[in-house]
Amino acid sequence: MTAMLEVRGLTKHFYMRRGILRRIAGTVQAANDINFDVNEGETLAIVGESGCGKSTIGRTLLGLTPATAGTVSLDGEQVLTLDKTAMRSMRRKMQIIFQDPYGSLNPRMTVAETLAEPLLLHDLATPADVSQKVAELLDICGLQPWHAGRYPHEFSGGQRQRVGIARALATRPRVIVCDEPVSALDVSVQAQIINLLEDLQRQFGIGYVFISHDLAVVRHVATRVAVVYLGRIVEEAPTAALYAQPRHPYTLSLIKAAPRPDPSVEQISAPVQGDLPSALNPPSGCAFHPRCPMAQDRCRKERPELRPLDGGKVACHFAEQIQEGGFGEPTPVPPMLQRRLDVLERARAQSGAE
Ligand SMILES: Nc1ncnc2c1ncn2[C@@H]1O[C@H](COP(=O)(O)OP(=O)(O)OP(=O)(O)O)[C@@H](O)[C@H]1O
Repeated sequence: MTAMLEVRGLTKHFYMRRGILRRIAGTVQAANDINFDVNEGETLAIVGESGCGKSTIGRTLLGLTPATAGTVSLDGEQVLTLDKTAMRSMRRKMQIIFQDPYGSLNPRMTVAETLAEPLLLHDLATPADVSQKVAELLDICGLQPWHAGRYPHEFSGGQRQRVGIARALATRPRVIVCDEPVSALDVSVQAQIINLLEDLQRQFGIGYVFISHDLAVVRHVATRVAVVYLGRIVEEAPTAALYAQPRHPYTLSLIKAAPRPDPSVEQISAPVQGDLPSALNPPSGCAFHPRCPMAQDRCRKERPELRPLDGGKVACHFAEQIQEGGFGEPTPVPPMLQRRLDVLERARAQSGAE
């Protein structure tokens, strides 16, 4: 069966050029051979440290950055090879929301103008009924009728994110790429926005590609999770399975490194050991081996392919041993992450009850 969104072999390399002749001096392998599906009403989360390639994957699959290789299909139609006119109409079905919608909202346009623009551009409203459609969008996204006349700077961060979501929703998208949509918000507002995104998904069957470095948020929103390291998916699994039994050492490290609920309190958990190597010059063999506590000789020489394992996929030579606990006790969700999960859970319940 064809999935709603199919991403196959998606690759994005940035070429660093030098000198008058603009010779290629290096290649940043920001995304390599990325494959995943998203079905109606599903959320695939893409997680990893800063600089691992999450945003590049999101932007490339939407055609906002030209792909080096690979294909993306939506409802069976190829996206990346469309001409400009067809791409504009396809863009209606694939939207993006950002961490700070401020950067993508025109500061000189009222919310009504911001929402009317895509409705009129894509013939989803006429001048006669556009105000009514704008009012419906505001209502669906938990904003008030009088917000229509306000400008972006007059809103709080959470309200501004609602405006960004309303604008994305205006074109009745099939898929929304959510690029760190709640990372800049405090936990109670995060909970409200997560609840809103879930409501919209239930109502309209939208598929989300949810980019985040926050494992507590991802645990709440995702159907499946793809863990990315230096531009490659190293593990993919249904959410509950990934947290209960990570099979890649990088996933294990990320879960252990999850920060505590209150960022004002000094962090006790250690970040993933060592620095992320440069995507300009990735390590040989398994790119994670210089930081991997379980690395063996083979890992330095041979890059592990992403292969199916028990309902998920993993790119580690020793995934089976890790799964069986051969490298120590299986890791339960650490207390710090569990506390953040609980805090978010409570905030969501409270927001839902309001
Ligand atoms: N336009 C560009 N030109 C050259 N290199 C780039 C460009 N955009 C991104 N990169 C590089 O590609 C790699 C992946 O970057 P990307 O922004 O996709 O990561 P990320 O996981 O989204 O990080 P963050 O969470 O900080 O946004 C990085 O090494 C980055 O420096």
